[in-house]
Amino acid sequence: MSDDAPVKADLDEIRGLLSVMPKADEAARDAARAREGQLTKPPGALGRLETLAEWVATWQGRTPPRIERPRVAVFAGNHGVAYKGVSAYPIAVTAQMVANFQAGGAAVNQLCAANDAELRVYEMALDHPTADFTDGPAMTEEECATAMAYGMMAVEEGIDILCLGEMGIGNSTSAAALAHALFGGKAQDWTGPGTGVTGSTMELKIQVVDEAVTRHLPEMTDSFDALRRLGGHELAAIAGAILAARVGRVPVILDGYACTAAASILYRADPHALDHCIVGHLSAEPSHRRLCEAIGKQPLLDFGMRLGEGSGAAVALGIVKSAVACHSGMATFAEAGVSDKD
Ligand SMILES: Cc1cc2ncn([C@H]3O[C@H](COP(=O)(O)O)[C@@H](O)[C@H]3O)c2cc1C
Ligand SMILES: O=C(O)c1cccnc1
Repeated sequence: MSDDAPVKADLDEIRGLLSVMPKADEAARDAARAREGQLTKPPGALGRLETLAEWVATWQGRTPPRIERPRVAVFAGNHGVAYKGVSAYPIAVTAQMVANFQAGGAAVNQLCAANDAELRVYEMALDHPTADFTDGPAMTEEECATAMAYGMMAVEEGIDILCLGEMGIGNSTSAAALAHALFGGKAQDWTGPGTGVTGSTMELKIQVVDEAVTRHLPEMTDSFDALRRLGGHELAAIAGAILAARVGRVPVILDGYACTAAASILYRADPHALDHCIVGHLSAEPSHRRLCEAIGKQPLLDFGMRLGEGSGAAVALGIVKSAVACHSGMATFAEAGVSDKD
């Protein structure tokens, strides 16, 4: 999103997409299930790989499913709340990491290369951080809608699975505030170390989350309004990308805490809005477990990662590709001339 972004979007129009979301393709799911039963292995022997392949078929709406053009989309934005000193790193790191992504030096670059995925980095007006949400809403309605619409552009024709990630110093505070506003509890239930804050900085972070939610909750109209008040450009873009992927029949792999918090605004608007998404990994950010439980998702991997930038989703992609390769490439008992039981 450049400073003079051409997209002018309306939040109500985006809310309206919830009512036109395609449902699960049951025919594709049934066909995948039937095929799974004919493949040269005892039934269920590939465990969760089988349900993953079925999930891809269901949301691509085709059997066998294919993963030929996976994309990892990383959205980068800056947060006014970061000036409160809630991150272990300075705000300049967001732009520096974008340069690192562009030069190929970040973790997510290596994970995309290792898993044959295309990496797209979307830089969102880094010189214009969102407003500090302890003073007022982080974004105007138009700004939030524009960021969501920008995120939708990551879903291009031909992309067959989308991994989502974010880069934004301070965004674990924004994620915590969103989760707290959406799911209640106490600020400390949702606030974690992020890049590694401890001691008095952690106390400050909890206080910031508490104050922000206390301030905004009475006026909050719905979860999209929560995103506008407490989110950030990159988190709004993630929510937009998830909606566009649903409309375009593209399954989505979510990343860690920040990414899941952005997705959760859609879950709060419609509990079926994330049916085409999996959570790629359980972040070591402690509140991620609670958040995944709140949206009814079991993360695929638990590798103790706590990086963000789409890294956990990119690792999970490798597993999902393995699932689809087995489902689509294996011979059936009949094709291979292998005797089925009885
Ligand atoms: C070098 C570096 C690379 C990163 N890649 C992702 N993040 C992650 O850390 C940030 C969130 O943590 P907090 O809220 O504590 O700032 C996000 O940018 C996230 O993607 C990074 C952070 C750093 C420092
Ligand atoms: O899980 C995440 O998304 C995360 C955790 C720590 C720092 N940044 C992101």
